Amino acid sequence: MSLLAGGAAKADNVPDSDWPQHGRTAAELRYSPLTQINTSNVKRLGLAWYQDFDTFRGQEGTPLVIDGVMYLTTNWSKVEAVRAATGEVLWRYDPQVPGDVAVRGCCDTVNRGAAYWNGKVFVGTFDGRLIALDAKTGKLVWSVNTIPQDANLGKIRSYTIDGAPRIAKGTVIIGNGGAEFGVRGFVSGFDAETGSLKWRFYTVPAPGNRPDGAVSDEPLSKLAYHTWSPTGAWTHSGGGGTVWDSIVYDPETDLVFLGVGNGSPWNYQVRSNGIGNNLFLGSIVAIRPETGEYVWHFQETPNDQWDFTASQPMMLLDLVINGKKRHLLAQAPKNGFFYLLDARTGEFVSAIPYTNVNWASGVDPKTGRPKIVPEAMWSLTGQTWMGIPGSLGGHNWAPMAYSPKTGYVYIPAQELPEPFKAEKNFRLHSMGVNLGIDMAGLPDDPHVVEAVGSSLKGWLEAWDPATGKVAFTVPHETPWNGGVLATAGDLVFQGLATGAFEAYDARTGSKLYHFDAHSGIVAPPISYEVNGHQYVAVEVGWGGAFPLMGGALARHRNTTINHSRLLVFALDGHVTLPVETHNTQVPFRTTQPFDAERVNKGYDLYQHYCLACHGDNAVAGGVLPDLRYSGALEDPTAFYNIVGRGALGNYGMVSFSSSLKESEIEDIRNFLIKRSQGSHADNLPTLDQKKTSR
Ligand SMILES: O=C(O)c1cc(C(=O)O)c2c(n1)C(=O)C(=O)c1cc(C(=O)O)[nH]c1-2
Ligand SMILES: [Ca+2]
Repeated sequence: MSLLAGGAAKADNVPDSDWPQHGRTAAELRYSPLTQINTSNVKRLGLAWYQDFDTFRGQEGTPLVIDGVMYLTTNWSKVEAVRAATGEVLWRYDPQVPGDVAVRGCCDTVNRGAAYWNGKVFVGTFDGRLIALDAKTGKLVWSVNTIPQDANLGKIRSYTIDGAPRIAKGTVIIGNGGAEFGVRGFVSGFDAETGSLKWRFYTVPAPGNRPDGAVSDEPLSKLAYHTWSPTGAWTHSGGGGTVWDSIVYDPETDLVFLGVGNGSPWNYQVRSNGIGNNLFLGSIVAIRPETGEYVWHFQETPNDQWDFTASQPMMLLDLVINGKKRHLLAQAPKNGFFYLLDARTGEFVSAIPYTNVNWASGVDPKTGRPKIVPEAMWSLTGQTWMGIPGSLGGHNWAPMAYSPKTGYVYIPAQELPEPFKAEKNFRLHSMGVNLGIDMAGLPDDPHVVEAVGSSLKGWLEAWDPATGKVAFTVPHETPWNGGVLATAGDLVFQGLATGAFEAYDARTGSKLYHFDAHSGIVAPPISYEVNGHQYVAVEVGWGGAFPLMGGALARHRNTTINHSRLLVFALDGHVTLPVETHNTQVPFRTTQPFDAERVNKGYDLYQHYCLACHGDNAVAGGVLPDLRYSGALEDPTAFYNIVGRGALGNYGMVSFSSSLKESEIEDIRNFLIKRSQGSHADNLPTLDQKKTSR
């Protein structure tokens, strides 16, 4: 047993060999105390075993390892248990998520992992269930629908779950996603043994300040309701505030911290008539694990209109600040500031930019409230605002790690500036994204794509939280890289968007190991030990928000093909991956005629309804099919059967007939034919269709 820095770890008693919780210990430091693999021998690292997954979509899971057994989750919320030393499969569980729910999510049907407690494995499914499986057999113990049918959840209810549940004192805690579409965020606590609901905490008020009969009624009424305009579009859309990823339980303070997301729609003028802080959007909220009772909150981003979620991973750190020992909650949210809060009270300690930030000139040193520059309030000014960070954040969900040996937090940081401009005559749609933002994308001009693509950055940042300074950075070729693992071998591991899996010296950042994993990596590695051997494991599979929406930018300097796999490394491992053939979707170019008059209308409709999955301006980012090469472009009926009648619903491509007229679908086909016949990015590899089950 090791007692880690990070107060909560002291109560954990986690064996050094295991990775039993999402961030290994309750403090979520993502630090392994194992030292067998270290700076002097990491060059001997090699593949011990690997497993091919059955879907070739984004893989974001953190595997758990308990007593030599690994529990992992993959896309479509599938779960399996394998022997961690050999990869022998013990059981598999497919929750049979209906394909047609894929359209409810912004960022692919990913899953970030399971929770383990008392012989059970808990997983949230993309269609909103929370399931408990017997860890030995993989048999279903209980299953609940976490989305209450009768609750006041807005009119759109585009709920999904892709985050990992957390366990606190026998309570399983889970939130949901959907704020890009239209939901009202909430978090629920279920009894781990029975699945019965213990409490529910809504993160934003109900219209008219109506009580829900939930534990959040009082704080919402007293603290939150008056921070919203009573007549904004939130009263229809649900307001947002989803807790779609980070939830941390701190045994030392007996508090659960919720990372609350962005507003729905994004446009603050539309959402709340440009009025109020809109609590608890962009906030960390502390509640009691057994009752859900409110204890404190801290709002990082008031007036949200940038998708600046506080949903990014949090960790607990014990640091000496100004000569005083403090028990702190640390977070590097999308908005670009690294926050330290007193974990017990929520008192603001510091917020220092860990990346370039132009939306705020700093924060009030007493309250931590950002000093938002007037031009950044794009939904009020009516002008375009080039925001840094953009909506993908200076850091997104890919977890950071902390080494108590170096004292650094290792942040998978990035810079993706984004133009924000209000959509004219915005109205809420029942399907597709509801942002209230102009969806015009990049022109099909190679010079523009090159210029913008080159301006996007990704790097690993060693951040000293005690001083608020960058110790060193490791520059990467592109943004949207994987989560981070730190080890007592003084190593930091990270998978990259470009398909590399690397290890760096935790003190200097110098690269000590490189492995060609063939496909982009976004998931975080873990480390564990079985029979005296230390292993490092990581899920491979390019995916998430940027590859789905990013279009040509997501393929800029990154043309890997998605071979989704689990890779497990050990010293002197000598297994090799199959030879990468670069076989890919053939850029089939239709010779069908198109009507130039329909193309512009088709472009606008595409950008609104199709971009979120198939990529800006009909260039796929390497996960879902590139529609320029779709055989269905050959024939209006074939195309309509898919888009209007839902022929591919089981694969996630549902019918859009409730939102798009037949003639509009034909406009989109005309636009795609034009794109098929001439776009500079033709030659980019895309989906390997042969391998995709769904
Ligand atoms: O507002 C939401 O409800 C919500 C949900 C999710 C999600 O569930 O994955 C993401 C986001 N927002 C988001 O803003 C974001 O950048 C994001 C990236 C990813 C991903 O898996 O790559 N999910 C999400
Ligand atoms: Ca969001």
